[in-house]
Amino acid sequence: MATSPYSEELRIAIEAVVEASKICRHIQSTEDFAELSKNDKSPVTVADFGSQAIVCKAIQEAFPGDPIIAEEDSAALRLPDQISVLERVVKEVKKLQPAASKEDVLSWIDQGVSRDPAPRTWTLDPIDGTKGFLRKEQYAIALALLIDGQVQVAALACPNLDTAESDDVGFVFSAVRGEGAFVASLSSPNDRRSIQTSDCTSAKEARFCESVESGHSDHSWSSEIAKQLGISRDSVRLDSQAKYAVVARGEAEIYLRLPTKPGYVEKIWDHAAGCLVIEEAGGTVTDVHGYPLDFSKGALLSENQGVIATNGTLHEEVAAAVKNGTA
Ligand SMILES: Nc1ncnc2c1ncn2[C@@H]1O[C@H](COP(=O)(O)O)[C@@H](OP(=O)(O)O)[C@H]1O
Ligand SMILES: [Mg+2]
Repeated sequence: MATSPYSEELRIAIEAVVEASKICRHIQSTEDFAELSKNDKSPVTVADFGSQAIVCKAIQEAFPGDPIIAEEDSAALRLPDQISVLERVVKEVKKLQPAASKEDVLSWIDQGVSRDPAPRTWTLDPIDGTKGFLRKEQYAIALALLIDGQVQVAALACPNLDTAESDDVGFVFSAVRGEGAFVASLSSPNDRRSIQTSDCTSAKEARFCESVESGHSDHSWSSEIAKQLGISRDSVRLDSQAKYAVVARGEAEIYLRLPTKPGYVEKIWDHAAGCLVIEEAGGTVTDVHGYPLDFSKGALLSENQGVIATNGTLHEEVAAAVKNGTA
């Protein structure tokens, strides 16, 4: 078998999100999040910064010169009145990187400030679903490599995700384009097994998932669509790209993300990793108009609106229902 051209990228990416999960899990267990509010009023915590520092350091060291489009930057941490938050971030990072100084941590975080499209670029959401993280529910650490605007490598850690199949909690999903999708327990990340989307062909039997936050996806629109498709069971609501993971491993068939307000533009770090994991597991991802997600425009999915992700076989039917459904 030919060796994967991205085996090193995959190895480093999985290792980085697994390491970042350790910080996130520890901070979540303390319940002391040192939460700040960003300009868009969304929350950010010590764990978001710590996770971004750890992942960006790993990528920068392994692939110097690769730009990273990540969600956070260090500006808030550099403010004199936030020194205690910075000290806490440094303390957490030092558990994994004992020699790290304040300046190291700030500069690792700022490795993620690229915003322009580049032929080869990484995208990172250090904590996707920060609101879920604060509720002690689902969140993800999502890392992907884009080559010429196409997602080629994905690593997606879901530290609070469980499964019907075992007592395990916490998984890392991964994929390289053309090579399938895999899952491993966070406790033994090298023990990867292949995953596939479900083979369900009857829309009315489908299980569908959506955001917990009604501000992120229109719940009344999705229930209209479910009705049209003949789905009687309630949606499963969970935060973060864990939704992509659940569809990828065949535990749900549909993930709908239906725009709540016309001006909102989705960010690439909220979708790149999950999108490749589903596609490589046999599923399909488009926006609400049926167009593929276009990751070639920098940080924003500026050509798309919302997301429809399915097991593949149901995609056309679901996309048609979304088109016909009323917003
Ligand atoms: N109006 C909106 N519509 C869609 N997504 C939004 C939104 N406002 C914020 N988001 C994004 O929704 C993400 C969480 O998605 P979900 O609802 O699936 O958990 C947030 O990621 P962060 O938590 O990383 O900030 C944020 O980027
Ligand atoms: Mg996010």
